[in-house]
Amino acid sequence: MAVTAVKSENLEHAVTLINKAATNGAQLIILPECFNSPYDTTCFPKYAESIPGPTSDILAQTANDNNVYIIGGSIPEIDNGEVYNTCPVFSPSGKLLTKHRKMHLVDINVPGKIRFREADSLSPGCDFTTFDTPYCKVGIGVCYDLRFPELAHIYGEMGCKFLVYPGAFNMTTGPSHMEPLLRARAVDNEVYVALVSGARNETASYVAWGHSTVVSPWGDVLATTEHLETIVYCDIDPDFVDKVRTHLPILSQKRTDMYSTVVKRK
Ligand SMILES: NC(=O)CCC(=O)C(=O)O
Repeated sequence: MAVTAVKSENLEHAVTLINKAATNGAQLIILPECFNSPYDTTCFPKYAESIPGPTSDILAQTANDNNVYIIGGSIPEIDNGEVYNTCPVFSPSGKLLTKHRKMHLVDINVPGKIRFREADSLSPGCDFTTFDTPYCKVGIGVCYDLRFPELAHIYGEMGCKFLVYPGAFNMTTGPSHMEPLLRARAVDNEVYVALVSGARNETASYVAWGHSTVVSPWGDVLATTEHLETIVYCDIDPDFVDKVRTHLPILSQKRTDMYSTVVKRK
């Protein structure tokens, strides 16, 4: 999705795209990171709103109108004076099922290329976020969360078969890192993984890599795109997760007598 600086335009456009995807048969629809605001630390406090709030009300109504799950990308959320990068999730009846506040905030400095520090205006979330569908359990991260294998591993342990990351990789890291990270999380945990990015806008302060992609539990790229706006469609088969786990039972072969990934705070 191409995102502009005008929140109302972004919301209207998101609804149009969701309606189109639903008409074409999508049952679970994912928006990109920061779909109602530019991805810019100076914009986050200005665009921030509560959840529930105006943007989430529109997504709830759109989920209900189309009878689809919506993973609402992310929006700057304000709560108690703190601003979060938050992904709200809606059921087909328009209920706000859960929300994920980005747990790992971007703090990168590649000299001469990119310096970006979300903590300049955001606070990190401190919750694991999953929800159940009739198809499978789904785990949510937001973009930079993808870099941390522990989160994906914990979601796998919690029973998720599909991990979803609304995202916005950049022109420096995206070309080299995004697809390998998606494939690694998928193969490590034998789950489907999707990252949904905003379209590239060369005039934005942060230029997104784009390339929204879905990877299978076997590590294959099932669906992807370039950097312009489009809807990427993909069939997810939760039974295939079980098949891969039967053929390669690595999850039960971990040497948990020697190491483990421990949840310290829920
Ligand atoms: N929006 C983000 O979290 C950016 C992540 C990113 O570009 C990376 O390299 O990681």
